[in-house]
Amino acid sequence: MLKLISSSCIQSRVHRLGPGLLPVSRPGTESTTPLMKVLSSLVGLSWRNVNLGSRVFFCSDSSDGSDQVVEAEVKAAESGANEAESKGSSAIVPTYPRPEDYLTVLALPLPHRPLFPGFYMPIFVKDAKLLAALQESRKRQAPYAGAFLLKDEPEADPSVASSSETEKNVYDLKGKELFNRLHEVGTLAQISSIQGDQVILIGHRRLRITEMVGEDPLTVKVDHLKELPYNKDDDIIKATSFEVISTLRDVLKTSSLWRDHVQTYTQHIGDFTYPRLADFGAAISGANKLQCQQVLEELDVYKRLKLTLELVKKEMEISKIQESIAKAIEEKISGEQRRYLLNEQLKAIKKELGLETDDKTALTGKFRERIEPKREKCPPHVLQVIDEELTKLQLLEASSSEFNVTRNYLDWLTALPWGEYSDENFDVIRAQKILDEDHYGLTDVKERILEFIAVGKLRGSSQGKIICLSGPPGVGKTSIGRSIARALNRKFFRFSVGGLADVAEIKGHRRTYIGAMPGKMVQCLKNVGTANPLVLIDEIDKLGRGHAGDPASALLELLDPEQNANFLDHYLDVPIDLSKVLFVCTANVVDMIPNPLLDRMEVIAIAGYITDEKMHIARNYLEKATREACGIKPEQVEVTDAALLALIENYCREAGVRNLQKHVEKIYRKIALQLVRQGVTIEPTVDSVHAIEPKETEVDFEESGQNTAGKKNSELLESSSPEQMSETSTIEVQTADQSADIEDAKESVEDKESGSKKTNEKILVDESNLTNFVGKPVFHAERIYDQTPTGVVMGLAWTAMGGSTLYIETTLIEEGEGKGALHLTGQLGDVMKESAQIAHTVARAILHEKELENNFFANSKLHLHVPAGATPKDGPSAGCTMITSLLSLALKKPVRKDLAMTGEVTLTGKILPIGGVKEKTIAARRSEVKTIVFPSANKRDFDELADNVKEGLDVHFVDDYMQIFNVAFCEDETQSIGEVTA
Ligand SMILES: Nc1ncnc2c1ncn2[C@@H]1O[C@H](COP(=O)(O)OP(=O)(O)OP(=O)(O)O)[C@@H](O)[C@H]1O
Repeated sequence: MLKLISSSCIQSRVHRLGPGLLPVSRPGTESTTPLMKVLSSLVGLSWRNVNLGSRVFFCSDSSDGSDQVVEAEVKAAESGANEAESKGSSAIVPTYPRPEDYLTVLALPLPHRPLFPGFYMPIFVKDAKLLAALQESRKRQAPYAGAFLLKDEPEADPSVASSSETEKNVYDLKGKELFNRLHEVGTLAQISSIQGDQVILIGHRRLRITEMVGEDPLTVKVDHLKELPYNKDDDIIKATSFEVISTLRDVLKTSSLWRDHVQTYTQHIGDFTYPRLADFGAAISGANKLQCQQVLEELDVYKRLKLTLELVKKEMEISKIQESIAKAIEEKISGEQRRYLLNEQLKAIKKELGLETDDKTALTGKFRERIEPKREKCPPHVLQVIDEELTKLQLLEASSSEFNVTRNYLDWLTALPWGEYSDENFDVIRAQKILDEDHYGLTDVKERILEFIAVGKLRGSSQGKIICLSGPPGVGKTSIGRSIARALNRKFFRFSVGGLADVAEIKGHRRTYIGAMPGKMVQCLKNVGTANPLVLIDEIDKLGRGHAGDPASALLELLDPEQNANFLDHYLDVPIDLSKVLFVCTANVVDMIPNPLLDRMEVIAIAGYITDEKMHIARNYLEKATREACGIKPEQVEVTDAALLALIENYCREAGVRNLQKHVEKIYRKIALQLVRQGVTIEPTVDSVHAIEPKETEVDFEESGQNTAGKKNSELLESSSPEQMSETSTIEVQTADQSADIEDAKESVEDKESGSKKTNEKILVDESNLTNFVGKPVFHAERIYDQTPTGVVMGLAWTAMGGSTLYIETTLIEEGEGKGALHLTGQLGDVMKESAQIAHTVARAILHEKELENNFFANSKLHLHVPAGATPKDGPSAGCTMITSLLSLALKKPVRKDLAMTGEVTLTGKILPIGGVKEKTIAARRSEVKTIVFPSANKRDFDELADNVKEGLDVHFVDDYMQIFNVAFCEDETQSIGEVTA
């Protein structure tokens, strides 16, 4: 078999085909025409254009299996194939490397792959001595050496590609060391050319090293190997070789990399010998060096073919994977390209139609349009940021994330109401009217708001303030906030901070975070569109602890008039002026508000409502609003005062009116259902009235008895044919008549409707039928005893839900000399336990004073309990009640009827002030208490209460416990010590 290549195209083949030469034709036996054709196909030129003046190597494989190589100067004329053919063939001067001439050869180490017979391989020889020896041998006309694959270093992983570093070490190997690292079987290689340290080898036949002869350069004795004899017609060998060829063909289909090789080979399949086919398959496969070496070492042709088949099959699999990877990537790229192309087209079309200018330009235009009217009022530092961001937007790629961040930022910046203020109302009378319209009572709050307006009027501008409304649930804190906004003509925004734990809710996230948002205040300003809204911060006492920063401190910055003129939101990053915002906070318990915050607030306490107030609110506000909401007319229903009173006293005993509101709504919902049910049976439906509208000629008016004419007319209209057109005028008249009839019918229906209402009895909600609307009374009486027994006294307590009454009960467990002790129950806190101990001591002292002989406390084991046992209680204000309870037991004398008391006691019996006077008074009234004992220090608080709260109460203000003793155990109820307020 012949191998051919021009030296000038060797370089290009190195890159295109990898190491190796292609056997193309058999010299002597075949014409050189196919040889030249193959040559031209190899170098990518037409046959005539092949540069025949260059050096061409013909590598032949003689029929006996030994390889021969000829080198010739081909001086083919360009005049034609035949001429070239004859010149080409005659120019070949064959030289044969006879085995006996090369029994000792220089050993060339091959680091990467073995060299297969018939293939070409360039190598680099770094060893100067070896290089000199190779040059010398070329000069001596014996340009042959042995090329042997290097074994891997013992520990090296063969699957890992060797780095250039290790390659360097390979070239450093010398003598024995190198000898030991060489594979035994290699190839007799012709040194085709030496350029610098690059040596080009052409493989000829297999060699086996037998022994080392010289060390530097390494020279070895070799045996020349031949394939074992085989039967060319053996079916198995044939079949295997065909399989190799067909696999190569398949590889050819999928992999363009080896297409040139394989195409050439398979076209000239007749030129193959089986061993060479096996070598070819192995040489072009991507198998690793050891697998290739295995093929090289195999002298049995069948086994070699089998090994090669394995390798090319693997190659096939790899090329399939390669194909699928290429396909997937191609699909992805083409999909993206398509989308991009379509998008561009869409943009172009939109632009053409004038629907939209370029995205960025449109956006910039939008933002500029938004900010332009505000430019005058907008602070300069904000304008500067906006302009900078707009410029930045133009430079950013529309698909980048930064673009979106900037766009959102600009959206917020331009949407805020910079310098936009709503016209404030400084009309005190109008404001008062609005406040009274919405809420009954709440004089303190209203007064404070009016003061605020008055100051604003005198100053000519309003100031930012923080008002805190505190009180039990449902007393109207939130709703009065809304009314204040209405009275001041400010926009209203409410946000609840109950459970708020993240500072970012108030101060916003930094823009760098994904999904970053500004804080609530900035959202509020964008929402309301003015820079002076009324912001209601609900449930400020329920502010969360905070897992990222302290929300209370963030609120402080937001609320403090000193700081909030330059409030800095993390997202917005430009200071905003919040000094014109009126903040109203609501809380149930002031004690729970963080102190620095509370310090800056003006607290207005709303204590809760007494029955009278609730009656008023229910009658004039809740009932009215609910009736309107349910679409019921005042004349359709009557809720009596007695019913409302029963509702308040037996169903809704809480401090606020939310529960009352729910009950009123419940009543009205039931009434609405009742009315609708009645309406369905007696009254014409509203739909039937609408159906009388003109055009709808087929309306059935039978019920009113007025529709006969209308119906006839409609029939006439419908049956009008061209022949009947003469009657048109009549029809018109009749149609006019009909509309008159319709009007009559409408009136009649309306009459009937009002008539039915007149006939319908007004729905009456009275005390007697209240249960039909709201069910059985649900109130849990705070009052357990009609007349408190011995050892039981009613105290007054304050809770977040308003005031309440509570009993202190004391009983005797056992009596006996020196057994005096006090056992406490009722979930009492430490302070209350201590005050029970104090009470015990004070009671003992008083008893001693009153009845010298009475050793009750010294000899009695007592049990003091405060119901309800499940509710935790604490505080010192039950001190005086405890003493009274203990004394009542000791003296075996019940306290006077309808008495309640509150006050802290010292060990000497002095009474100290307490809190929540209004709540406690209201609670006492709810429990029908007639006589109350308060500490003298609380007289001022009591005097400030509204008259209707104080009305009818017998109140005693005391400094010392003995005064209480006199009130509680006085025989004659008219005789009492202390001040009485009626
Ligand atoms: N003085 C009043 N006059 C008229 N309506 C009132 C009055 N007080 C409360 N209301 C009504 O009671 C309802 C409950 O009030 P609101 O929701 O404001 O209570 P709140 O004190 O804010 O309760 P919470 O502490 O639970 O938030 C509202 O519909 C409100 O209109």
